[in-house]
Amino acid sequence: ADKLPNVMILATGGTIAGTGATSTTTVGYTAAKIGVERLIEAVPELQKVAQVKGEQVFQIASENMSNEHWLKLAKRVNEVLKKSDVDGVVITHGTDTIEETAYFLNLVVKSKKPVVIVGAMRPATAISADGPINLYNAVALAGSKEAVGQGVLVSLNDEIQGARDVTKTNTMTGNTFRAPELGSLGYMVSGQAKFYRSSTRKHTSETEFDISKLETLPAVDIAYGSANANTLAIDAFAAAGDVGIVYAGTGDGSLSTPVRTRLTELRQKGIHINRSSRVGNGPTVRGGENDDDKTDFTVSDTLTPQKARILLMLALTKTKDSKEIQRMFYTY
Ligand SMILES: NC(=O)C[C@H](N)C(=O)O
Repeated sequence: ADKLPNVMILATGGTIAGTGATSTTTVGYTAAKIGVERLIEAVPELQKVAQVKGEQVFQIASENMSNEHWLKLAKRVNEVLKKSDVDGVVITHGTDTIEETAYFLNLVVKSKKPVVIVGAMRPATAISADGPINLYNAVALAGSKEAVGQGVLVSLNDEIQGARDVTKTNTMTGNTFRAPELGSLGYMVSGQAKFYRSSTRKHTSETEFDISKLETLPAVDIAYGSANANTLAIDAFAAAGDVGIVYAGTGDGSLSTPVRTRLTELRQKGIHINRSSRVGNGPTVRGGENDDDKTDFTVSDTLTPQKARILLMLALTKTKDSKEIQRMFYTY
């Protein structure tokens, strides 16, 4: 038989490591309680698909994920993947920000080796907990030849999703992770990875971003559009020293007149403005709902606001030129 692949599990917390009061507690539990060794022990079947090792990088609910956590995690992933005796990495993670960590790593990991992020919608103590099967699939995927060069992947619920396009679409159910309209990449079938498509956007070893020497990321926040939209949030961000603002506009990133006027002034003061959309599907089109050439804004293309924030932060580590930043939004 072929030698089993070596897969390193980096644990960060989340519901997959969560515990509830009773076996029927599926919401209202406590995330980030169980350590990586116990997660591995709970799934003896892992030994059949890989030689696994575990490391606890931190232990948090993913709503507490910060830019500093990302930098620490990304540096560790890059170190681990440099080792010749590691074939792939699995990251256990809370599901609330799993898509953001996945996209961040997709832009800054410098390796073609598989990186699979996995979580669970039910705590480890629940009947029909999804963590064990999700972990099994993730380890099998991270050890597979099929996952090499596919960028960072997210796997739950027997599915393989690409980091760029995946998003949480339901607050509670197990089939929450979707790449609406653009589609998932494939399925895990009895521990076998079946890919049907791959992301066409550049990722991992093909990106221009390098976080190896960074201790912080540029300050970028998201303001959310709605009827009656005012400038309170964007004024506060500007006053706090943000260097970029992502605006989750209505529709195709449309902006109320007061918001557009203030964002245009802030751009003239040097703050980078990225126009995204609260809709969650479809591109925010340059020149569509705003004269972006005139206001010197960038658009997020099909990135959701939470992913546009990540790309804008990384872009601002390289350049202050909006044309360059716009190119990056069409590249990654
Ligand atoms: N299902 C989960 O993992 C949710 C949890 N709040 C987290 O993101 O850590």
